[in-house]
Amino acid sequence: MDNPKLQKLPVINFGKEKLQHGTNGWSFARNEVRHALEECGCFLAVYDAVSFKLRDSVFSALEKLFDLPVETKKKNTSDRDLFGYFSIDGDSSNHESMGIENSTDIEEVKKLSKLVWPQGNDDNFSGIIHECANLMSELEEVVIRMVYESYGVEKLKCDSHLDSNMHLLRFNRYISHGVDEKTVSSNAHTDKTFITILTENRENGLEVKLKDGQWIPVDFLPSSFVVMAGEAAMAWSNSRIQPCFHRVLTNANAKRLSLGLFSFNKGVIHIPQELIDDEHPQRFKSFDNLALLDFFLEEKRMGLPTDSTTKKYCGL
Ligand SMILES: O=C(O)CCC(=O)C(=O)O
Ligand SMILES: [Fe+2]
Repeated sequence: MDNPKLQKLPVINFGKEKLQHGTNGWSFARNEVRHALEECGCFLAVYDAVSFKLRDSVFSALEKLFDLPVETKKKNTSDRDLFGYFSIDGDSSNHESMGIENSTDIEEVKKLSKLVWPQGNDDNFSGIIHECANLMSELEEVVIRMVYESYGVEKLKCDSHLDSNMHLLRFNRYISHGVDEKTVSSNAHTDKTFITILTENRENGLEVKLKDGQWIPVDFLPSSFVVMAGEAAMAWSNSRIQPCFHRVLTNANAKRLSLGLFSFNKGVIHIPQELIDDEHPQRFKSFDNLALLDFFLEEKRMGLPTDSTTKKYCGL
C-alpha cells in the first residue's frame, strides 16, 4: 500500500499545446516549473513527443550496446572523467556508463556507433539515439525558456544561453546480483549541469531528496522524464532554485538502464540582475559551467569533500 506520508514529485504535462509559447497552457506550466524547481529541485515531465515505440527502440539499442565486450565499450573515451565509458564494481553490483558529447549532432552519435560496430549496425542505432536526444533537448529548451521567463530575465539572455548549450547524452546500466535488499548503485549527489533530463527502462531505482530531507522514489509515469536542476541552475538563480539531490538504489537481481541528457553551458554564466535585490543579495560570481565541472572532478579525484563545490568555486 502507498505510504500516505510519502510525498510525490510534482507532475507537469508537456503535451504539444503546452509547448506553444504565449498560450495559457504555457503560462500555467511555466509557473508550475518554477514552483517545482524552487521547492523540490525537480519534477516529472509527461512528454509524449517521445513515443512508446521510440522509447522501446532506444532501450533495446542500449541493451545491445552494453552487451558488447568491455574492451569494445572502452573505446568510448573522453578527455573528461565520467563523459566516456566507465565501470564501477561493488561486491554485488556493477554500474557501467557510456556517453556522447554534443549528442544533438548526428555525426557525434555516428562516431560512437562506428567505433563500437565498425562493421556497421543494422538497427539504426544512430538514428534512434539521435532522434531521442533531440526530443529531449527540445524539452530542455522549453524548460530553460520557462525558467528565464518566470523570473522576468531578458529573452536575449535566454537565447544566448541556449546558443551556448552543450549536451552530453549518457547511458547507464546497473546490474545487481542475488542480494535481498536494495543496493546503492549510485551515491547521493547533485549534477553540475544547468538541467538534467532522465528516464529509465521499466526497472525503478532513482530516488530524490526533498527539502525536508525525505528520500522519495521516482515513480516514472508512461512517457515521463524527470527534470532535475543542477548546481549551475542553483548558482544562476542566486539560490532560488534547489539543486536536486539524487541517488540510485537497485533491487536484488535487477538490470536497470537509464538515459540522461546533461546540459552544460559552454560560456560564462552571469547571475542576472533581475534575480538580485535587497532580499536576495548576490551569492555567486559569474562562472564557467564546464570549469565548475572540472573543479568538481579534480576535488573528487583528490578525495576532497564535494558537497559544497559550487560555493567553493564561485560563491561570494
Ligand atoms: O541512472 C540514473 O537514474 C541516475 C544517473 C545519474 O544520477 C547520473 O548519471 O548523474
Ligand atoms: Fe546524477
